[in-house]
Amino acid sequence: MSRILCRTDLLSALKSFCRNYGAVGIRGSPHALPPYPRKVKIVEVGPRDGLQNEKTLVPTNVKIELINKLAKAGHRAVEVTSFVSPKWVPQMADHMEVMQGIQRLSGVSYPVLTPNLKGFEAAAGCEEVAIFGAASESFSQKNINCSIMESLKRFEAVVEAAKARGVRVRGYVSCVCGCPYEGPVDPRTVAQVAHTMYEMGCYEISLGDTIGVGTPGSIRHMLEEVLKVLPADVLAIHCHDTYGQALPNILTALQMGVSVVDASVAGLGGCPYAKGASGNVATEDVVYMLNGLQIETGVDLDKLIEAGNYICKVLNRQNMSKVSCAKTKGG
Ligand SMILES: CC(C)(COP(=O)([O-])OP(=O)([O-])OC[C@H]1O[C@@H](n2cnc3c(N)ncnc32)[C@H](O)[C@@H]1OP(=O)([O-])[O-])[C@@H](O)C(=O)NCCC(=O)NCCSC(=O)C[C@@](C)(O)CC(=O)[O-]
Repeated sequence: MSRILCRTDLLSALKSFCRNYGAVGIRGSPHALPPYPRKVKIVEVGPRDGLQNEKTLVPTNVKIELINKLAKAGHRAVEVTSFVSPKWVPQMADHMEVMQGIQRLSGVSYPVLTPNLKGFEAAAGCEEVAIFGAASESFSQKNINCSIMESLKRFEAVVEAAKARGVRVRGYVSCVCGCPYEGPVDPRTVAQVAHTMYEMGCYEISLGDTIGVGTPGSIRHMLEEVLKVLPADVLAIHCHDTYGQALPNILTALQMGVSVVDASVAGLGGCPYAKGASGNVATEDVVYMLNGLQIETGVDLDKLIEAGNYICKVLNRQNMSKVSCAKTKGG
């Protein structure tokens, strides 16, 4: 015979469920309980990772407007552009004009990608740069035209020059779960490359699931290996949403102590040298999830949605953020 649960039974069962699974308290407890961090820094990569793959050239003034809107939405880090070869990535050829045109808000960093010394010299005046390597030989060759070993030598020169000028360097490792040319990637290689870049002098290492093949299982496995050589507080997670796994993958990383998340407004993006890679996780969806966990980001969701709708309208592109679509339709 079925037992009818009274309201008190139900409430206490729910409370015990939440306690066991580290969920937020039922009646608006002030903070998310462990294992989640209380604050997460979002690195907004929309203007660079988001736009680099757009086929038609986005006008410079649109890029500048987007970056300004994103900074005004409360982001503390907005990746602006890359100083790479315009033959390889024509969309980023206006890097200097973009850097010079943006309104710099205090407390916001505006990193740019610099794959080599030539890029670093061209990025003179930037306070933060990012070098980008990979855990897959084939991807390294296709993306930056050299082996992993050669790329690390080039990065060393960039980091040395950056140190001499007091410029902060962030490091990316691509293909942490899989490579478009080689398939699954050994987490030990990810750990090795990440460790080398950190030892070189990068203050943070962003682990990129470039083609979005990761699952909470493979992300956990990969992070377990990386955490053997680096602490969680120097790591960031960078997820693409090809298989719809980005949010659970980010949640897994947060549970493992990572508190920096890369995301792209409106889910724009993809790497031109990673076939099949869809957009990055949408920043709006990450912020909505973190708000639900009562994790602080400092980002205003409404302003962020406005920025995403702005760029999608200009590009005549579908907004890939589910949250933005739901809210815009009055959800
Ligand atoms: C790395 C290079 C430049 C090597 O390219 P290369 O052809 O091997 O370089 P090179 O040194 O032999 O030089 C060849 C030409 O490029 C020029 N050059 C050389 N360096 C630069 C520079 N910095 N800026 C501008 N021009 C440059 C150089 O001056 C020369 O010009 P030319 O004499 O032929 O006229 C090239 O392969 C390249 O630009 N690749 C672009 C890669 C890229 O931007 N990929 C997308 C970003 S990575 C990504 O999206 C993944 C990430 C970060 O988001 C994380 C994730 O999701 O996993």
